[in-house]
Amino acid sequence: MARTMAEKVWEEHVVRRAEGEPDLLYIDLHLVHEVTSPQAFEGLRLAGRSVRRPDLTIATEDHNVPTMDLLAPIADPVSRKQVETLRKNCSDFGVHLYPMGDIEQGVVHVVGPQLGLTQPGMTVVCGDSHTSTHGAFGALAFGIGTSQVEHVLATQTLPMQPFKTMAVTVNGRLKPGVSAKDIILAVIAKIGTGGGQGYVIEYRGEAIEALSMEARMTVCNMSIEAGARAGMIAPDQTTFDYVQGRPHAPQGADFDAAVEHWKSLRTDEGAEFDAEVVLDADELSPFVTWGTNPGQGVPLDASVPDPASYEDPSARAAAEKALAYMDLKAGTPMREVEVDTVFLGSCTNGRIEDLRAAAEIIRGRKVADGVRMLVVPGSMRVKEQANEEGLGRVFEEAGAEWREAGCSMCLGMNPDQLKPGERSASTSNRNFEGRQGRGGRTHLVSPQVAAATAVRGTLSSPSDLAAL
Ligand SMILES: CC(C)[C@H](C(=O)O)[C@@H](O)C(=O)O
Ligand code: SF4
Repeated sequence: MARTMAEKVWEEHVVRRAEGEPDLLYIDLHLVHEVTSPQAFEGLRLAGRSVRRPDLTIATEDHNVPTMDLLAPIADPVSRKQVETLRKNCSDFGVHLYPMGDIEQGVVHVVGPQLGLTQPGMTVVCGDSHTSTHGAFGALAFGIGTSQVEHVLATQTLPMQPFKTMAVTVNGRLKPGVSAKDIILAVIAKIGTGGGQGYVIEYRGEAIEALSMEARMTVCNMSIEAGARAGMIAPDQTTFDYVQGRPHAPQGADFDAAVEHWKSLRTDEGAEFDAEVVLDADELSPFVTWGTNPGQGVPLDASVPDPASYEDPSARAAAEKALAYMDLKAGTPMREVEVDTVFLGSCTNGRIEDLRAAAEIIRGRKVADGVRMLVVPGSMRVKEQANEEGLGRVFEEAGAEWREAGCSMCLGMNPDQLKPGERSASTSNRNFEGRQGRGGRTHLVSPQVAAATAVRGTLSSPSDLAAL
């Protein structure tokens, strides 16, 4: 029977199947960070267990790390404790850790792909919802909870509930200045933050195939914001070229053999999806959010929507509440919304291509008066590469702050936070109330829009800069 890619990868990993029970899957790669692992390691300790496959487990410090003055002790006691606990756990259980200051340290979902740990056809898990990022390689990648982290540490397997499949087909070609971030914001605005619930989404179509690996990661990263279990993209030459030569990628004949297998993972002709969504890339333009969930977005050319225009009473109530929190008036053109902070970074848009795209726009220009721009590379490796390419200097000369790697203002577990009432344009993936700091207001945008917004001080696209 014709099968989807997700079904194929799943089947290859079933180690136990029994009537009325979830399948037990083998896990190829387990990524670990300091926030969701402490109780899991403690559970092992209490049960006198070891980590079953330390060689398939990799840890990094990301959420709590400061992005400046790395040599100073972490000031916040909770953050410091989480980082210290991870260090002790990794040392006690023999798990390799990339600590602050290490060239491979960074946001867990940037580190895995960059090292070639993430490969097509794998099962990848992490105690983190944005594990969906790794699906960009044609891996089945799930965010898991802390008790599941413990299960995987102890057994390298995980019982998994069955899933449904959804195809999101993006036909056509993106216009210049429109990016992967705009695709995924448009998808979520279309299907809603619950639209993907229970599904593994496969993104396909001409516009998806044309995306670079890093852009594909941006798309898959936000699958979880549509409520999906995971997101995937079929591996192709773009994928193979990206993986080849990375430190953990198979080498020589092993690589060739792997590619042969990876090619077989594509969804079969005639395979049926439980749901299908179609979008036209030609019709997309830069997208921005106006509300407090990632589905509350509109094209930048549009205005803040009127809650009264929603027929569904709960959507109307949610819009009213969001506008009150965001301090926005219905009918205000999105382009007139002023920000005081721009955040370029996160596992959604903190990779080298994102920094290049933003630097190209900001080069030779200045961050607007009264605007603070934070540029936070997704990993120290990304920072190094950006410096080699002169991008760090471009940001600094424009007046932006060029920081060290970490999650940073994506969720403000470190000192990089919005103050109450402050408003940001942010390349991250969540605009929930208080996400970037208590009382802070977040507009999700692409790196291109972030850069143009930093220059103009109001939500802007690169085309708005031509006149400057
Ligand atoms: C802290 C962590 C559990 C959380 C997640 O699961 O996504 C964080 O990474 C986030 O983006 O909100
Ligand atoms: S960068 Fe943001 S979304 Fe990604 S793992 Fe860190 S906090 Fe979560």
